[in-house]
Amino acid sequence: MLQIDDVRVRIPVTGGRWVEAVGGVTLSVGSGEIVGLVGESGCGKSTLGGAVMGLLPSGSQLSGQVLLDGRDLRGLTAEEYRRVRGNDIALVSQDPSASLDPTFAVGAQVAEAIRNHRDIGRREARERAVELLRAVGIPDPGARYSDPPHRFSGGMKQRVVIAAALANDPSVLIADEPTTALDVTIQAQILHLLRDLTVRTGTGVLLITHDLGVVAQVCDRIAVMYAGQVVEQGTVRDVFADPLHPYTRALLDSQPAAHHQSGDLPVILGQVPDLTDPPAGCRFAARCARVHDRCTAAPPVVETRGGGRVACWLHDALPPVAQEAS
Ligand SMILES: Nc1ncnc2c1ncn2[C@@H]1O[C@H](COP(=O)(O)OP(=O)(O)OP(=O)(O)O)[C@@H](O)[C@H]1O
Repeated sequence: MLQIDDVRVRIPVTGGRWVEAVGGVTLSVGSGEIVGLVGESGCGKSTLGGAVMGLLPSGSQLSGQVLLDGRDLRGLTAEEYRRVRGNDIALVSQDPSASLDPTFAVGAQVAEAIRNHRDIGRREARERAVELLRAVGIPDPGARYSDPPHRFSGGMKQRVVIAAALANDPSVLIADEPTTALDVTIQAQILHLLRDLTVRTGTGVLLITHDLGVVAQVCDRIAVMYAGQVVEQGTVRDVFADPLHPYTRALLDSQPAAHHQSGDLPVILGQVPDLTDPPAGCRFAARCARVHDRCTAAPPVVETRGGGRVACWLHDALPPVAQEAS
């Protein structure tokens, strides 16, 4: 459904330099599947989401392929992309208030999302919007249809945003930290709603998060990003049970839940490298507890159990999957 193939994104910065925010990522999201994209701040998660949505900073360079239902999105004009967005792919971001127009009734905003892409009358759009608001758990949606966003709590606003995003049955939803701004009990409700809706509609979700607990709760597969590259991907069950990349292991070890008894929370020492001048070889080498001589060369990408992949010299005896960097 969504196939990201060796995607690289370079963003211009001052002094004629470039940030290589995404450095050759290969990843797919299937129908009804939720893929968690995790990694520390600055690893390129949101930029990858922007590459799929056609929303990169101006002047950015994109290479590789972004295929949606077999169609390459890279060559689309701005107008063609506008039609794809909200119809074939949709975005739910962190702050629902920023996604909603504060002056418009919430129901009208969902109805507008439908009418932007479908030639249907106002009444039919209203009926469908009410149905969608009900499906995302807005109580008494007919009566709440005309309320402006400020009459809704943060969690309820995010439900409205999800209703608008799913209005046209998109193939893929990019959910960028969709629950980060919400309090913990509401977070779980929104995640379960996403899980429910995607199973029912077949929409695939790329769920961007820095919270491995969120991934454990709702994702089918996980892709771990470090310094612009996916270093490991596989089913949530396989990767959590036996993380193969030292960075994945360090991320899992640094989660509070792994240490709630001892109260001793290790951190990953050091920082994500400067992506205006990414290091040659393995990008994690400078912080890796298991670094050795070979890590000065780019690690091979090898196949792991259950169709997963890992890019690390520790596993070079496994069969190679491709030449690309992720
Ligand atoms: N508009 C921009 N101009 C310059 N550099 C940018 C821009 N957007 C992103 N970058 C750089 O690209 C790299 C990846 O950033 P990105 O926001 O995609 O990471 P992220 O993993 O989503 O981080 P976070 O979890 O903090 O959102 C970082 O080095 C960032 O500084």
